[in-house]
Amino acid sequence: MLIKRITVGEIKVPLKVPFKTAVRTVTEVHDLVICIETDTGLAGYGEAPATAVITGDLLGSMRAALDLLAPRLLGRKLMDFNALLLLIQRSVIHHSSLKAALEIALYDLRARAFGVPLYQLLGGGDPQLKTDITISVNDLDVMVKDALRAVAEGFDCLKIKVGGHTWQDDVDSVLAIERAVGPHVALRLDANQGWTAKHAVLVIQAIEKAGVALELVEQPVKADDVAGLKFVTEHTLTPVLADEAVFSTRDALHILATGSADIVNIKLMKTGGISQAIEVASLARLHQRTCMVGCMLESAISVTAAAHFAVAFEDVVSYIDLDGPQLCASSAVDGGMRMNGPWITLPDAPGLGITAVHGLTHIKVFDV
Ligand SMILES: C[C@H](N)C(=O)N[C@@H](CCC(=O)O)C(=O)O
Ligand SMILES: [Mg+2]
Repeated sequence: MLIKRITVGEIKVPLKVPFKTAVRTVTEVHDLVICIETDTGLAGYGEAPATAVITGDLLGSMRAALDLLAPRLLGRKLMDFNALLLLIQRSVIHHSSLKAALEIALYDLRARAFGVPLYQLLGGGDPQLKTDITISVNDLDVMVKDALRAVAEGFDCLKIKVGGHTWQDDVDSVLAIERAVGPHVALRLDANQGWTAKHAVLVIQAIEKAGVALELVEQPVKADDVAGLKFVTEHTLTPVLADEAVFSTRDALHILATGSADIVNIKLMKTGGISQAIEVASLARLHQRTCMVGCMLESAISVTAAAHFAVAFEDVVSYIDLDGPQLCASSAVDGGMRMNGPWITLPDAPGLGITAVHGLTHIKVFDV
């Protein structure tokens, strides 16, 4: 079975409300979509967001890197799978989101070739997951309204974006949301690098002293401030989750071995795909820690892949943040993960279970 054609295009999907974090505001998903086809008529899909401020990936830079990679993949045997993964990982440094999209398409194809859903190819598991939902950083009354709407839709875990205002505003927003939704809704905070280590400790301790038990706090400090991350982990009771601080297995090893965070957020767009995500999950298992499986602002192709991964590694994945498609006002995809409030169910179809992607623009085809 040979790789015969690689098609790249772009999708745009509007969001229900603007997505606002400490580092960016966006109103739509605008992602690269890759389709890899074999000479036997199989097609596998992948997706990559241009999260420049986190991964450094832009639509143009990913397309330029694909110009290099696609010709090297064409004509190769799909079943030389590990060699293909190495080729993707080693042909270019960085470009983690493009690598993820290519790997996802190849894993999709491999599972389709074996006639099984991807999570079964990866080891099996229960194909149902429960995700949190993101509450963007905004004025307090907007955040409370968004939180109440999410709870009314069935979500019992909120990921509240902080770090974009003063530390006192952050404390006030979190306490107001907790008062509004009640103690049975789990609260996660994500500062997206928006605090210094000392500010993070100040905010988290103020919330702890107010009697609000946070489930976790994600990436309180700058991505490269590992000493700051460790300071926060050591000076608060709330579990600390490393997100932007952990892309590669090397990053994960350092964070886990030094106890700089309690939990690691695995995103396919940071690891460069499924093969390295497996390595990070294995490292976490080795260090007797757990992981979150998260997403960037992505639509249903790559989030479906992340859900398949999370299902297969459920022993080490305790937290799910796969709300990308939930934040979208519509879908460009047929098949793939089904969503019902916080519940994600994976189809019993081969591969990712995606049958079509609509509205592709800027299409380019690489052929043998
Ligand atoms: C969408 C998800 N819940 C999330 O918050 N992901 C990122 C930010 C993604 C982005 O800016 O595209 C995170 O920091 O966890
Ligand atoms: Mg995060």
